[in-house]
Amino acid sequence: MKYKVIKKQNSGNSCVVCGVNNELGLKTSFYELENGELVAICDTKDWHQSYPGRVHGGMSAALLDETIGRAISINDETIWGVTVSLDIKYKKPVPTDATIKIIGRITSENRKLFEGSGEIILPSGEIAVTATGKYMKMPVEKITDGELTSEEWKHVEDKEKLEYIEI
Ligand SMILES: CCCCCCCCCCCCCCCC(=O)SCCNC(=O)CCNC(=O)[C@H](O)C(C)(C)COP(=O)(O)OP(=O)(O)OC[C@H]1O[C@@H](n2cnc3c(N)ncnc32)[C@H](O)[C@@H]1OP(=O)(O)O
Repeated sequence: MKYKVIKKQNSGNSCVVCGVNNELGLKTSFYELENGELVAICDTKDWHQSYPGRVHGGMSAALLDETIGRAISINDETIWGVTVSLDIKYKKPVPTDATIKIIGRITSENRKLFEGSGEIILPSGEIAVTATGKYMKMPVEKITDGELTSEEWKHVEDKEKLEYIEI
């Protein structure tokens, strides 16, 4: 199904998942959709592998962790979270040199904590990895030990603006 993109989220500078200047990172982009979910798009590379041709499970976990953790800011971009627990199920291998999508959503929330779930979707449309995670809400200054600079957290325009994403 095709979903309208409401907003592209900001990117980090050095983050292993979203850092635009982390040459070995996953350089993932995040889009808020009309259905209230967050979708991430990532081009996997051979330096993300465990076994040849297969993305390292830790990379898949990091992608799901960040996608679920970012989904909380769809409704309020001042809320940030740190991961308290993450449960991952690896159902199919994720290939290197492929464009994959990662979906994240919030399933419950209170004053201190939020929980969410997500999936990694292969180019074939199959679900390869699923996750549920729990996060504690924290002010960003407390997480980073300082101010959020425009270098560390910024909007990066796509070469071609994505209007819709097919999931
Ligand atoms: C800036 C630019 C960046 C660019 C970059 C991009 C980033 C874009 C965003 C990405 C989105 C995030 C995605 C990645 C996020 C990580 O990767 S974060 C890194 C991994 N996680 C961490 O480092 C967390 C490490 N753990 C901790 O710091 C501490 O254990 C915690 C989680 C803060 C908890 O601290 P604590 O001292 O245990 O807290 P404590 O005061 O005891 O508990 C507070 C309350 O929470 C409850 N609680 C504590 N633990 C739990 C639990 N496991 N379950 C239920 N309740 C609990 C307690 O019962 C307590 O409740 P009350 O009794 O007060 O009612």
